[in-house]
Amino acid sequence: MAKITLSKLRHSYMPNPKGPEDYALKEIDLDWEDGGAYALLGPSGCGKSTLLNIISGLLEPSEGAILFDDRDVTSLPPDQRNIAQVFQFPVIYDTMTVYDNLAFPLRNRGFAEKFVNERVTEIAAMLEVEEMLRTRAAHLSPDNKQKISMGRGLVRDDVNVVMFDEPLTAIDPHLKWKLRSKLRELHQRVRATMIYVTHDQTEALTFADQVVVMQEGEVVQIGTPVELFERPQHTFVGHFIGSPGMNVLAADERDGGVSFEGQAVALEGKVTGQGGLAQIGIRPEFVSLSDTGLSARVRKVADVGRHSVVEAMVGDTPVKAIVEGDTPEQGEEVHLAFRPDQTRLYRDGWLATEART
Ligand SMILES: Nc1ncnc2c1ncn2[C@@H]1O[C@H](COP(=O)(O)OP(=O)(O)OP(=O)(O)O)[C@@H](O)[C@H]1O
Repeated sequence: MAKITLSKLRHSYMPNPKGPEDYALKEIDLDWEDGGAYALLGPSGCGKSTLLNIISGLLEPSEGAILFDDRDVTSLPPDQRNIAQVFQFPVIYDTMTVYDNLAFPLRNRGFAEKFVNERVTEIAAMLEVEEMLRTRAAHLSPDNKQKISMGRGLVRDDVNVVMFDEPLTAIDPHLKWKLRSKLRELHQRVRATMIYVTHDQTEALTFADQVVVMQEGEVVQIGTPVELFERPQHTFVGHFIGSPGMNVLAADERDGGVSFEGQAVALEGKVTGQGGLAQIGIRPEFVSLSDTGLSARVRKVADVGRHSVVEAMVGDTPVKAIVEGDTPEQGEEVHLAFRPDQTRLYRDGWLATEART
């Protein structure tokens, strides 16, 4: 397995790109450590497939370099990069047995049958598919086919990286959570460098130690699931991650203070920089109903099981709060309190407050 470095990587599908808007990938610099579990998370069109294709060698970047363990592979074709890939839909041979499907990537590389047998047995045990080994793949259910496809991606221990491209798309929702946790467990056992591409936050946060969040061709934050939740570096991360996402509210900066809809708001700490579009970011988990605070009128209450999401209008702006226990009625006048240590200022999307230490 290898450490992967992306250095000053940029890609445009246009022959003569001019501004940043012509780039499907703006400048990306990052290091993926050997043996790490990473997710690449972002909405459709943010550049995930472009980046994946550059790593696998299907696409040569317009600028920058890709290194595997400090070896420049930018111009190497896919077959010389030694990568295993698992795609959205299972890639298996229907006429072969499950055993032969799992053995295929090893036999193809000329490994001895004794080793092939050891590895297939080991992977089949991890995936809990031992009883299917003699079954023809054509007879498998779609989720079992995808399991075997994953097994094919994991069976070689000599690859630089295993890449998963939205591997749970075609899986029945009831079985998704099972395969999701299985993959996490598999990573812990095989310790390969893995990159998991998805637009689904639950998949990314369950699988990865480190999540790379992308928006419009740019990496907006790299962090652990907890870091992304607790301290979003960009309003996009706050809004995209969480259920519901962070409240992002128009802020008015005046005389060293910040207000929202004409009411003063206390922030976590010192404000940095100046100018630009100022917004307050606070997660619904840190907004509470109280006796004092911002005056608001309840617009909607949704019971989502463990708690309720109360949406209240402060002036013309909706603010969401997660409330445990009793909830107010629609139309009721309430007060909202923002937990100051969780209330941040963003400037042109980027975090502009320092945490109080
Ligand atoms: N072959 C291509 N030619 C021109 N533009 C492309 C090409 N492939 C992708 N793009 C553009 O590059 C941008 C990034 O697309 P990309 O497919 O990498 O995003 P994505 O995050 O993988 O989205 P999805 O999940 O929908 O595949 C988009 O604006 C897309 O329209």
